[in-house]
Amino acid sequence: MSVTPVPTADLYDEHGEDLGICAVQFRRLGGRHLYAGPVRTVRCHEDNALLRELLHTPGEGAVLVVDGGGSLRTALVGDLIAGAAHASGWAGLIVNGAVRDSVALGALDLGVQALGTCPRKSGKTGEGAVDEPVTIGGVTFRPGDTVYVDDDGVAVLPAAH
Ligand SMILES: O=C([O-])CC(=O)C(=O)O
Repeated sequence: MSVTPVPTADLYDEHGEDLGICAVQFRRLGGRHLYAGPVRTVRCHEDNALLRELLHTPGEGAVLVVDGGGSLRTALVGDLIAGAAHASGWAGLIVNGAVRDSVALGALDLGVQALGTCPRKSGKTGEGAVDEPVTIGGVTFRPGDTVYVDDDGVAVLPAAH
């Protein structure tokens, strides 16, 4: 399902408090300033095997919300994984954690929001969970919701809306 991106401020003016606003001040590290898509999720801690596998499957315009527990100790995404996400048709990645290869990420036509950067790579054991609800910055992201991202923030429109 492809979703037309809308600026988050316009979306708030339309939906008001039906719109979830993520309180985290993410950094924009990808080349896309405005993107939107259905929510998919991964929860993992300093380990990126699950999200690497998922981002090699067709994204169909989805946005992957990665709950890395806020760790800045390892990078969950680098240029190879981000390149695979772009090639597989994902609209973007929201990472509650760190990424690396930030210059390359900035040159990709892919949304990437993250807390920050770290040169250290992540573990590869595959621990974690896919497509379970994750709560970040006071907002719960559920598969089937729609997420809108721009330089003002990250906003979620619940599926039930
Ligand atoms: O392989 C990793 O752990 C992450 C990375 O550097 C990449 O995606 O290029």
